[in-house]
Formats: sequence, structure tokens, C-alpha cells
Amino acid sequence: MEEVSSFAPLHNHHAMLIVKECLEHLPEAYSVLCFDTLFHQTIPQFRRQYAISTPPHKTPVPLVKYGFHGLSYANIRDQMAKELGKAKNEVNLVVAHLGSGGSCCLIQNGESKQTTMGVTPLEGLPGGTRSGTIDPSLIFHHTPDCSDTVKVSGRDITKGEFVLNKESGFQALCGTNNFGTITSRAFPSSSSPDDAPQNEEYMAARLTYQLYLDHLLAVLAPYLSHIFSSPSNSTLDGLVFSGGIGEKSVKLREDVVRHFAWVEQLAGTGGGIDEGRNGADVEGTREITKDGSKVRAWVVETSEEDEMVRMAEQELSSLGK
Ligand SMILES: Nc1ncnc2c1ncn2[C@@H]1O[C@H](COP(=O)(O)OP(=O)(O)O)[C@@H](O)[C@H]1O
Ligand SMILES: CC(=O)OP(=O)(O)O
Ligand SMILES: [Mg+2]
Repeated sequence: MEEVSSFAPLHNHHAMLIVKECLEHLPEAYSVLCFDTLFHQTIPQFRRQYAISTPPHKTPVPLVKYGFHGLSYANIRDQMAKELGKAKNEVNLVVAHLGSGGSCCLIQNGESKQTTMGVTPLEGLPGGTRSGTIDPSLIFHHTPDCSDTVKVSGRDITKGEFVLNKESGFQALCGTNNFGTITSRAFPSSSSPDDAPQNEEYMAARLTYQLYLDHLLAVLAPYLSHIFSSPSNSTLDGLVFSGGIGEKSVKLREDVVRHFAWVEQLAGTGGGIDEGRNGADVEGTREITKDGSKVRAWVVETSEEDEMVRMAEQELSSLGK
């Protein structure tokens, strides 16, 4: 595990510190490691493979897509199956887990079939301080000494990874990594579109919001079409919003769902976003689109902790403990 720490520099090192503390202070306890990548083992090989040669040196793990937020996706899949009264292996979902790092997952028949994060959590959507997918060559021009290392929290990390993980994303675009702040700057509630402020802060927030929405739609559209066009003619059970941004940003959910209004028009459902449901100040799993919508959208409060408890209980009961 030490060896793979560098693959998720914002996460694995801290996870390793917890593992060490547990081993040291709870030596009698039975430890269960819950991997955030496990849920994505069902992604087909052609989507896991990168079109690059095998490196000449040995790497701790093969350089393929692993995906992350798997604990969250498993928990959301289970919550949605319960909500819909379906078996877990029958649900078809497109899930957006949007937190300080964001990713999306295509879930068909209860299994992950594609996700946006890759060999590390950097690929895919931009995040609070992460670049997300960029032209890989850009970093050599931006930080010519990108393979030199810097010390972060007492360990070495390449300058390139530091820039891409910690000095990019929303923070780099508009000076804050909080999407709530970005939305309130970009859409000040008091002003009409005609007298919206044209200052730098407003413009930067606006650009960040547009960029994020655009990246998100560029992922969600093909994921939805995978479900609608599947040979088994399966139905979409939900477009799910989750994570801090997905659970809290009424505006982003509305803009995403409105983008798919054409699906409702073609199908003649009269469906789409239900402003009352979307804006309601309630907690827990709920649908936010009108009854009869073809793209049924939901908010699901994810719990990676619940999924870890479930995995640990399953492991212990299989051992008769
Ligand atoms: N009111 C809000 N509206 C939109 N986004 C919000 C709001 N409050 C917090 N957020 C976003 O939620 C993010 C945290 O999400 P969370 O899933 O808890 O992140 P983490 O990836 O750290 O687990 C914050 O970084 C912020 O961008
Ligand atoms: C795996 C990952 O990127 O998690 P988070 O988005 O919570 O940082
Ligand atoms: Mg999180």
C-alpha cells in the first residue's frame, strides 16, 4: 500500500497513516481495508486500457484506469435499489459524485461500466484544486521542471503532480475552491441579468461555473445515451446527483436537467425539472424531476462510511466472527 501511495497523492498517504495508527493502537482488532476502486472492477478492459506503451520499468500496479468514489457509488446503487424496490443487479443509473473531487459513473445492471477518474483521481472533471483532464503535454510547458520533487506533508511529490492536484481547478480559475461561493458570485440573487455585476470576481466565477457545467454535460450525455441505446432496451432509473456539490447546488442540478429537456420533448412526457422538488430544503434521497420524466433525476445523500461498515460486516460474517 505504501508503494501505491503516490497514485492518489491527496488521499492514499493519509489513508496509510490511519492504517498504521490502527495497527499500532488496536493490535487485537481485525482490520478490514475498504478500497475505493473495488466497485469499478467490472469496467470492461477496453475502457481501462490507456493507449500508451508499457513502461520499461516495473510499476507498483499496472497503469490502467482504476476509478475512485467506488464506496460512494456502491452506497448510492444500494440506496436507489431500495428506493425503487428493485434488486441491486437490476438498476441502471448515471451518477455524478461531485465533491472537492468529482467523478461520474455509468451503472448498468448494478455494475460500474465506466467512470471518469483513472489510474489516479486526477482524470476527468476538474475539482476544487484539481485540473481534471487536460492535454497531457500542457504540464511540460506550464512547469518545465515538473519531474523535480517538492516536499508536501513530509513526503516527496513531483512538482507536476503538485500543480495539477493542488494549484489547479476552481481555485486556479477563480480564487476559491468552494462551489457554493462560486455559484453565489456567478448568480447574485438580488440582481436581474441586466444589472449583474461585471467585476473580475463575477466574471471569474461565471467562467468557472460554465466550464464545470460544460465538462459535466460532456460526460453525462454519452453515459445517458449508453443506457438509452443498450441492446437490452433498459430503462434509466435515475440520473443521480451526490457529493457536496451534487447534494447542495440547486442551480447546477437544474441546469444539467434542463440540458436534457429535448429527451422529454421527443418522448412527449411533459417531464423535466420540478422546481419545487429540486429547491426543497429536505435531506435524504428524493426525486427532483416531474412524475413521468424519462430522465428521472435524484439527489442521494451518499455515505461512504455506511458502505465501509457494510463491507466490514460482510467480511466478518463470512469468517463467522
Ligand atoms: N451550498 C453549496 N452549494 C454548492 N456546493 C457546495 C455548497 N457547500 C459546499 N459545497 C461544495 O461541496 C464541496 C465538498 O463536498 P464533499 O463531498 O464534502 O467533498 P469531499 O470530496 O472533500 O468529501 C465543497 O468543496 C464545496 O465546493
Ligand atoms: C477519491 C477522491 O477523489 O475523493 P474526493 O473527491 O473526496 O477527494
Ligand atoms: Mg468525498
